[in-house]
Amino acid sequence: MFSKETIAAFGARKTPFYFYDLALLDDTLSACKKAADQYGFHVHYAMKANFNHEVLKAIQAQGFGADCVSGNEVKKAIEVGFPADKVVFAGVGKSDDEIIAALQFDIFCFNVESVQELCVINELAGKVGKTARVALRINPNVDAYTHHNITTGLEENKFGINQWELPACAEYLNTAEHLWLEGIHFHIGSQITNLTVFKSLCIRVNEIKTWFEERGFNLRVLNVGGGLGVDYMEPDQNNIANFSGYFEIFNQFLDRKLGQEVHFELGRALVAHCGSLISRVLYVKNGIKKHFLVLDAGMTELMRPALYQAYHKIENLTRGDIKEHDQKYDIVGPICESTDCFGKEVQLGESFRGDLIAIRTAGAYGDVMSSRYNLREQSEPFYLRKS
Ligand SMILES: Cc1ncc(COP(=O)(O)O)c(C=O)c1O
Ligand SMILES: N[C@@H](CCCC[NH3+])C(=O)O
Repeated sequence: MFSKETIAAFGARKTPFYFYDLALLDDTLSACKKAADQYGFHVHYAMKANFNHEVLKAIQAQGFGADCVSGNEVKKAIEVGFPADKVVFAGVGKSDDEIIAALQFDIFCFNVESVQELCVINELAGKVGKTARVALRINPNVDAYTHHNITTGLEENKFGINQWELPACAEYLNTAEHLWLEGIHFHIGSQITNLTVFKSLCIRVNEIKTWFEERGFNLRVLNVGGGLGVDYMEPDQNNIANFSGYFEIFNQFLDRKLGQEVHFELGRALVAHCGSLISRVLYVKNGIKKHFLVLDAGMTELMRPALYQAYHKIENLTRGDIKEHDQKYDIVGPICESTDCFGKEVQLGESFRGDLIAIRTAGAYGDVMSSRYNLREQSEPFYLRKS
């Protein structure tokens, strides 16, 4: 929900642009921190969800760590002020240059996704005279019951080390001179709203952890990844994710020894609700059986609907909260693709050229996934701390 002042502040700004409500971001971060602190859990923010500078600064200021998936993300995290000992470097295909740069930064840990990668990191660490702290990302084969395209913890997915490869990893770790095993890591998918999925994850983590401990490995860290979902349907009623319910599951079902740390990598749940894509209606177009609102924003600014048929709530800010949504529109962008559509048959009050339109819950995997397709311009985001 946007106040009159916020809508007025959008005023004459050139659209489209991303708007970030930094007050809501702060509240979300505090809620997460409070819920995690209750159990002594550590949260690294998954930077891939949004690497906007102001957003990162707010997250760093509240003491979160950073979970990075490229050399540039590691570099950016350090520049923003995340302490190196709270930076994790994950990803299925780290290049040699990226690994060496992360070793030079002395980051906390590499989440390693294959036996082959373990060998490469060991070799490169030896070359630069360092010991690399590593966690093994293990594919637990647990179904996240989320959209097929954003499930990551099934054997058919490219992510993580399969369980049948663990003996080879253990054997290698026993001899590798430049590696230090910090722990084990899992991430089963994103936008998970059925929290019982995390109970299934805990059960699998407990089994795998026991397997390692029985072989004499001391796991200081259990990293269970991210994935907590948000309410895209009702962003105003539920504008802060269910952090307490989420952490409570891990507290209840994850076995941990005294001194063993539990790490999380939340992305979407921290930043989704604070961001909206603000756009204007360019044309109201009548098709044979339907009406189209053609916006000046398209899949180049927000790809999720085109990529995953993702739902985002759409509001006409100029016409306000019209009680009778008496018109149905297909809300589309200007890009030369039929999938460039933000919503079909969206019920909205009658809308006109020039109306301001908000596409809500776009703070995660929004701007970061934008593209220059059709040689589109990239716009500057807009921030408010009070909305
Ligand atoms: C390894 C890893 N960790 C953390 C995340 C963050 O996930 P989410 O934004 O769903 O919390 C992702 C993305 O799904 C990921 O691939
Ligand atoms: N980009 C996806 C999620 C993938 C998360 C990264 N593993 C989304 O928009 O929902």
